[in-house]
Amino acid sequence: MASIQQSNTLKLPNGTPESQCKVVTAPTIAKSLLAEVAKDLALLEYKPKLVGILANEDEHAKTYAEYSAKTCKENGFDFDLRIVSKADIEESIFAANTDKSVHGIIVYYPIFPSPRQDQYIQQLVALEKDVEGLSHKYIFNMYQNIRFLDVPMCGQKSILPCTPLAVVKILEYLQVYNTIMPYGNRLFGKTITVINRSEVVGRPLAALLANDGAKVYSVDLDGVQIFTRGRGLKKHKHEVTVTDMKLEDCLPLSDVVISGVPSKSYKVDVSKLRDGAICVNFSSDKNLEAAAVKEHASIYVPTIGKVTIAVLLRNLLRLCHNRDMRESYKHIARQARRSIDVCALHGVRIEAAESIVEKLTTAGYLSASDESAVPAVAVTPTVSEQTAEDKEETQRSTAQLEALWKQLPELTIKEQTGKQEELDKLLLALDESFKRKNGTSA
Ligand SMILES: NC(=O)C1=CN([C@@H]2O[C@H](COP(=O)(O)OP(=O)(O)OC[C@H]3O[C@@H](n4cnc5c(N)ncnc54)[C@H](O)[C@@H]3O)[C@@H](O)[C@H]2O)C=CC1
Ligand SMILES: Nc1nc(=O)c2c([nH]1)NC[C@@H]1CN(c3ccc(C(=O)N[C@@H](CCC(=O)O)C(=O)O)cc3)C=[N+]21
Repeated sequence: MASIQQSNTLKLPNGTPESQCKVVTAPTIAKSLLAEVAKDLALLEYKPKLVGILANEDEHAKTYAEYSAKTCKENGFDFDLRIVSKADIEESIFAANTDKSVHGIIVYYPIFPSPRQDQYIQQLVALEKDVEGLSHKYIFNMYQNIRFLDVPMCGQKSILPCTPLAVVKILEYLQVYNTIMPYGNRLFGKTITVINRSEVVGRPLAALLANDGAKVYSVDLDGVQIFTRGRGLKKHKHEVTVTDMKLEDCLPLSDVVISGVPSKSYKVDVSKLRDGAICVNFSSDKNLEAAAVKEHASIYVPTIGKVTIAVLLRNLLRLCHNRDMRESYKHIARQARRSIDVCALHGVRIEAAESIVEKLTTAGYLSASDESAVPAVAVTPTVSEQTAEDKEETQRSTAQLEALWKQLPELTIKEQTGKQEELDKLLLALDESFKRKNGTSA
């Protein structure tokens, strides 16, 4: 039987093949992400500031630093580059950690010859300012598929590393993520090969994709591992199994092939690709030959750098959002504690406020030993009874307070903030009425 050569081309009338492959470039995808960033930035009441710390002469790091400076400024963010010596790196991080005007910190790597020493430096950046998500807590959350920092409040999102997240955003843009599926399972049914299993990009990327429901072939020099979400309802995080497969076994099975091999001579054997596959290269070297990949792929993304920087800004906004959430929740926590205490003085319990305090304590906004906001007052009334009028007012206020706390959990954080003045007024009225009842004066 004559072999029919299958390729992703149509013959034009003049006989030259026309590729059906669509090349989607990083700037196009970055643009759509930056438009979202601009929308979110407009909602902020301050200008976020990113501090870059450069303590090396690495050309890639320098380029990346210049590039992040440019993108920040073009998109309405403050950027402050601090060039320091290796000996001063720790001090420089501590200074940025405690500086209230700084919202995010990026330290450019590599700094020291030993990766272990760089990892030590990575853990010095404050969790609240770690824009690349390199802190252990963020890495733990990523691998464990924990998406929030403050369960059960779920107001602060965990931070994901920029390059793996950039690949996820690219696949979302290309609609590989199926938005009809529930969030967290939108890659269900997809098979994806990732060539590179470094701790910086390849392994976190494979885990992220598996946590979203994909079957991932993670390929490195030591072989192929399969990352999946695991079966059964309880398996919320990815599972890894070792196989004796080779890259060429994975390619024909894959809907998406993502390559990041840092070598000029390395090329993916595109003849093994499934027709219509989606191909992404994140290596600074071209792991896929453009002309050849277009013969088979439906979509080809040749670089991702611009998307990575857009994600950096997105992460910075997320840090700002998290900071604002912490402030709001802390305020709500203080008000809830005070409401409970003030009402207790009047012999009334507010269960809705108690349940919020419990949740906020679990989420880490309040420690169980936190002092009550209400100053200790003699609980036994010393003087006379309240007047009937006063009693009535007290009852009205406690009832209003109770109603307000019942409502609060259903409101958005903005709406909750809007209720805070009302809360303060009620609390003040009850304070006053208690003082009158006890004959103490302010
Ligand atoms: N555009 C962007 O946003 C970024 C791009 N990169 C680029 O991605 C590439 C990889 O970066 P890293 O993961 O940090 O490098 P790395 O050197 O830490 O890791 C490379 C990994 O690829 C593996 N590898 C080497 N040859 C292979 C082969 N033939 N088949 C399968 N695996 C092989 C290595 O064993 C290693 O695990 C670099 O070119 C880097 O410049 C990295 C970070 C950001
Ligand atoms: N803490 C830290 N995080 C990093 O992410 C980090 C780092 N340190 N140190 C240095 C490396 C290098 N790196 C690059 C990212 C994008 C391009 C990039 O945008 N490349 C262009 C191609 C180059 C060009 O257009 O000239 C692209 O992919 O479109 C390059 C290099 C991030 N790094």
